[in-house]
Amino acid sequence: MNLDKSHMRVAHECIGMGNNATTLRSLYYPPLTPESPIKPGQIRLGEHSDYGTITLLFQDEIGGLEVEIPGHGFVPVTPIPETVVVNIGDLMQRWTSDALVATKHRVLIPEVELKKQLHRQSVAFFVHPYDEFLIKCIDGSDKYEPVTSGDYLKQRFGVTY
Ligand SMILES: O=C(O)CCC(=O)C(=O)O
Ligand SMILES: [Fe+2]
Repeated sequence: MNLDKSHMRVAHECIGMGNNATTLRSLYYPPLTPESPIKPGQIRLGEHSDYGTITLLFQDEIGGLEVEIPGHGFVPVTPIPETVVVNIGDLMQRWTSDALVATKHRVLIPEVELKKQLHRQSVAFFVHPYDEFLIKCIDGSDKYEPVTSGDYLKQRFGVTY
């Protein structure tokens, strides 16, 4: 893929300086007791892909995170100490004309009763280009219309909320 590193760097150079949707989210999944009302098929976090370029995901040792491997369904992302999970986001998929595909993921409730009774903690760092940055297909194609990073996010939030 003809990926221009400096283009990527420029897109992300405003992280931490405003006009940028990059966010750090702390996710606390409460413990479940044997009395907790769990509906059939209930999970901790429903299937989705993230909106930005990439997401850095730090998880504890409880487990439950799964990613979809096309053709293989959802597979567990077993926690490995001091290892960060990197997910491709929807904007990156659009930017690369689908050469990189956004990672679908979800979080299940542990099957082991004892593990259910422990809380799960994760931290997600959602990386976005600065709001005015124009996302044009990097292969020069017109597969997707150019859109600024900020407008793309507004469209996505508009559909979700
Ligand atoms: O808690 C996790 O491991 C995943 C969190 C996540 O996918 C998200 O917040 O978008
Ligand atoms: Fe996510």
